[in-house]
Amino acid sequence: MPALTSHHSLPPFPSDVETAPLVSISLAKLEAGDTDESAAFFVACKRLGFFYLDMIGSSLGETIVSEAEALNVVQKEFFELPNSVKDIYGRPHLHPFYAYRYNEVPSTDGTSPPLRNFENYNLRKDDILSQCDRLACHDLILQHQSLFERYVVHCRAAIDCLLEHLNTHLQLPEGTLAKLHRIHERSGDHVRFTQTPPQQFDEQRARRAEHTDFGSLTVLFNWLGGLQIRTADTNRWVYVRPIPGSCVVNLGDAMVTFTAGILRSNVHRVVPAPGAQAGFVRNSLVFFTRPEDKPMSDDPQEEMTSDEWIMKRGTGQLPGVFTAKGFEPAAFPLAPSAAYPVKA
Ligand SMILES: O=C(O)CCC(=O)C(=O)O
Ligand SMILES: [Fe+2]
Repeated sequence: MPALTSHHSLPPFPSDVETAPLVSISLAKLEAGDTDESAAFFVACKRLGFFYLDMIGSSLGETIVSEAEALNVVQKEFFELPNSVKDIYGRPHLHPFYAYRYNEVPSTDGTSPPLRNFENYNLRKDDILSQCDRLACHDLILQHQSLFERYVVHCRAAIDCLLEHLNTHLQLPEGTLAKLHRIHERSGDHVRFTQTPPQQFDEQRARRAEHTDFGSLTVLFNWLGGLQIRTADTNRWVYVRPIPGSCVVNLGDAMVTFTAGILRSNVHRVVPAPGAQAGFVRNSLVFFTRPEDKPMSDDPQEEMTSDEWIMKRGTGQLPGVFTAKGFEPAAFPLAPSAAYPVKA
């Protein structure tokens, strides 16, 4: 039987590094309304805010896994394009957030062009589903329109299942969370491609990468290690081991806000992959769900809409992390750069 994922084509995640205690939640069991699984899911959302979502045994889950594999091929092709071509779709001229961006460092020999040591590309759900005036994108993206569409719809179906379980545990009126996340309403949902070439661990860079996700729920596929979370009990950075057939799901700041701190949006970061994996280009594929753009209340005193919050957080204007205590601005100034503009 052919392997469902391509993890086997890369060196294994090392066995001698400390890993994060993520529980595994079965999508198939949640779909079937399994009460024990649902209870374990809710505990994970409160305690760590990160868990594996095991897709195997769910027809929706296995479809998402195979689409993620197909999109991983597309993203590698995208990042292979000449820099001058990728830059056409870059920040800030295409869009301040839904665009390609990179960070670069000087070449080691001092004469070659700078090295792009981090690249990502945010593709908006509303562009993919033709729900807005589409931002310009490369033909490669358009050639895979149907794959993107299916991926968005399927990720959203899995997320809707998770929101439904959360809604029940939080004892909210039926459909409360669903109504804040309707797929056909404008929102900051997006697919993110990411790529980093092999590189040395750098403490400053690792610190700058610390963040919480701004939105509601994030569905993450990665093929190499490098994702780390800082656990509340030990305060140590520990790796999240990629598990073939599972994605990593984490809760974002919006879920903490909606629940006044009952749920957890855990701080995390990406550093070079550990062990033998360090020598390989690292990609990840992220689907971010965010509350709809519309103001959540009619109160003119309400500080920000979801869209405004995302734009500020996503473009470096509000550096910091979000914990149960609320939003904590960054304790150290972030060095501005072309790729991480920090606006006044
Ligand atoms: O690349 C990863 O594994 C995680 C990426 C991430 O945390 C993000 O893009 O917000
Ligand atoms: Fe993240």
